Amino acid sequence: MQEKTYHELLQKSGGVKVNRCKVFVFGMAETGKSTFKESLQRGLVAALLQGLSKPSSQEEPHHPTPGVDVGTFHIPGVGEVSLWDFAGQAEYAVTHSMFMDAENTVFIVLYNIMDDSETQKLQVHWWLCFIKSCNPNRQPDVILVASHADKVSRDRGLRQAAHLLQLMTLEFKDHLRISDEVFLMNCRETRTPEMDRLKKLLAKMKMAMSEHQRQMPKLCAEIIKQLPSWCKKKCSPKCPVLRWPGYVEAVKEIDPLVDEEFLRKFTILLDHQGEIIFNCPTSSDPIIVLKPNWFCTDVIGPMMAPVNFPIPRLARTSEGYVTRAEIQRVFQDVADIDLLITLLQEFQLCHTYNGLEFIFPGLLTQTMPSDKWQLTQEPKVVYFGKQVQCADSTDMFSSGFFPRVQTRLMRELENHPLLWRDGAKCADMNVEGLIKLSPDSRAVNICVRSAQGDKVQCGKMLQQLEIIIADVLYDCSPGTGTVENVLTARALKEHREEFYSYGKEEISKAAAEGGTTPHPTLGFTEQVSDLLCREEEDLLTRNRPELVQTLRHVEPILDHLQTCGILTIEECDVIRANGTPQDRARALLDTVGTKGEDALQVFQSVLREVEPRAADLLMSSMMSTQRTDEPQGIEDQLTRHRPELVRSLSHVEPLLDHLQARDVISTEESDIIRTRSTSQERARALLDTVGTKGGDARDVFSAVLEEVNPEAAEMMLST
Ligand SMILES: Nc1nc2c(ncn2[C@@H]2O[C@H](COP(=O)(O)OP(=O)(O)OP(=O)(O)O)[C@@H](O)[C@H]2O)c(=O)[nH]1
Repeated sequence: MQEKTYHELLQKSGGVKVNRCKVFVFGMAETGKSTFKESLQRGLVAALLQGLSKPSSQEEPHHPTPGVDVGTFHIPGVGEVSLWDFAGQAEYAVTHSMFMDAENTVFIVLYNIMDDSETQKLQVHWWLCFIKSCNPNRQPDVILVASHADKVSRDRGLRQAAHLLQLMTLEFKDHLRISDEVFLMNCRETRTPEMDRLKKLLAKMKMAMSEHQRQMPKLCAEIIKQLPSWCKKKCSPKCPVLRWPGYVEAVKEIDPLVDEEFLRKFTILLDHQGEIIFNCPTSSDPIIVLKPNWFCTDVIGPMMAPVNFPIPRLARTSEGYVTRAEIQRVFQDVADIDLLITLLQEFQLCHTYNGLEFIFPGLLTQTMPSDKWQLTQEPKVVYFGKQVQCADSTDMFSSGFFPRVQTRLMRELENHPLLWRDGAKCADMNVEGLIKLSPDSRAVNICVRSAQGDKVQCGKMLQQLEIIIADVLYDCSPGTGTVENVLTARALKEHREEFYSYGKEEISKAAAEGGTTPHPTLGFTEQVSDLLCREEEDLLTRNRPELVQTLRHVEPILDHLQTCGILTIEECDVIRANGTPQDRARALLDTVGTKGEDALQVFQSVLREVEPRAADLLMSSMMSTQRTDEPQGIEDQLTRHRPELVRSLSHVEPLLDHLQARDVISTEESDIIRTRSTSQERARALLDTVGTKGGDARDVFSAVLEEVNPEAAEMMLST
């Protein structure tokens, strides 16, 4: 949340100090998470009694955790924490993604030291990638804990655990703050030196967090106090859920003058703290789940339960649907069915076309049969495709990503798509589209074809699918680094087993040097014009996720665009009617996107005035589009990487000194730059000034940057 908003909230309500953090416990099934969690909470007396009542060597029966078990506990030596125990079965990972983006959280990853070392490595690596995919720019605290210490020789176990820790720390050092302490423990025991050491570390991390933690507005503290009584008095007995009007009414009993806009912001804060779950659907009132554990265990537990799990689970028809009657059967004791169905749809976990049969993409098990996308003999057929690929070994698409893409396809495409666990097929007019996950789930391939050779319609569908993927990636896997490739049209046409691609770089280079590109492994050469169905990529799609995030307040932009005659009053109203800032931003971009080149220019200048960061993003899109046929100079690099440069040039002072000393900029120019009030504005002014200078001056700028801010220099020089 932006500082300014936070400040407003505090002023409005007064603040109280928060002394609580969240602890998430992850690990594959039966690694010992629930056992560990119990031992962690156990007080001295209970621990002594446990020691007396049964020897620690005695095996306990395994009770698998359904979904996520959430609760607030007092951990001796640590204090109050909100503890989240995430089920280890792969089926549940789809819904885990919903909660993994977490502030003020310590992530504990548990693994079993009895597993062979390759299994341990794969499991821990998978969880770390998952954590990273949901937590960009945060470097969350992570602790690795090896369980079943009592089953291995201590020396060997410690050596193994230390080795694994070293490997993971090296690989994830830029993304996660993995503690350098090795923990190898018998999770069933509380009074051990390892458990004491772990608690000390948790206490230290909690303390460090609380120092940085901002105060919580008083009204939030009051709402937390009231939650149990609201569950009893204000909700239906089976569903601790309130829709927005009921919630506002309840809060007005605490503060009759509460402003709804502020209340929304307070409620987002409560969601971040794990006190409630707050969902703002686009088409209806927000929903507030007052007891996260009800949703995480009672709902998600049966909903995603694997086969043979000892709880009721949703049976599916042979087509993979879940019927309304089946939902009724499984959930009748824990939820009101209508409300539950609304909730699941609003959380984008399922979709229905007729109100009777529901498709839960996260439950699909069948892979796409090969006969669903077959070779065609049509002489005019054209194929185009893009690929979004994980960039680094630490990247993965979070488990919720692909099912969410499928829900969006069902909601947004006019014709019903066909869905499988690893693919989706859609059709519109004379074009067919295919979205296919690679077998290792590290790439999404998007392919469109038209038997009639309709390049324009192919372009439209490809763009629509790309937008959905970019939006979902940003919403539920924002920490995943990706690269975009262009699929080879010829390999698509030949229906090869695998997808083959060119890097964007290769395509740009080929476009600049004659328009053909040889494929590095397939041995043929293709025309660039046969690979791209849109001559000029839509500028508004390129940096769309970032633009959506930046355009938080569309109101002033709408005013300007209306005044300039770009948007009508009706269009502005339709944009305003969207429920969340992101959806308003998306609607704005979509509408402006239909208005043509001149409107885009006006939009760019309006943004320059009211939302300079968004204007930077748009500008960098334009530059990267032009990149294909222009030689790359430093001016291009200054513009193309402008948003990143503006962000990393937070201290222009040393740069100004160097540039002045080398006569690149004058004292007056430096002074003008210094007068700008924010660090971003100073950075922008500096880039603008250097941009007006000749090539030599810009070379000096590049050299100076390398000296005083190597990170920014590297960014600028990267393509
Ligand atoms: N000997 C020994 N047994 C353990 C240890 N930790 C857990 N167990 C046993 O391993 C089994 C699985 O433990 P749980 O804590 O239920 O595992 P979990 O990770 O919560 O499993 P899910 O809920 O299915 O994801 C139980 O029988 C525990 O008693 C340990 O450190 N040593």
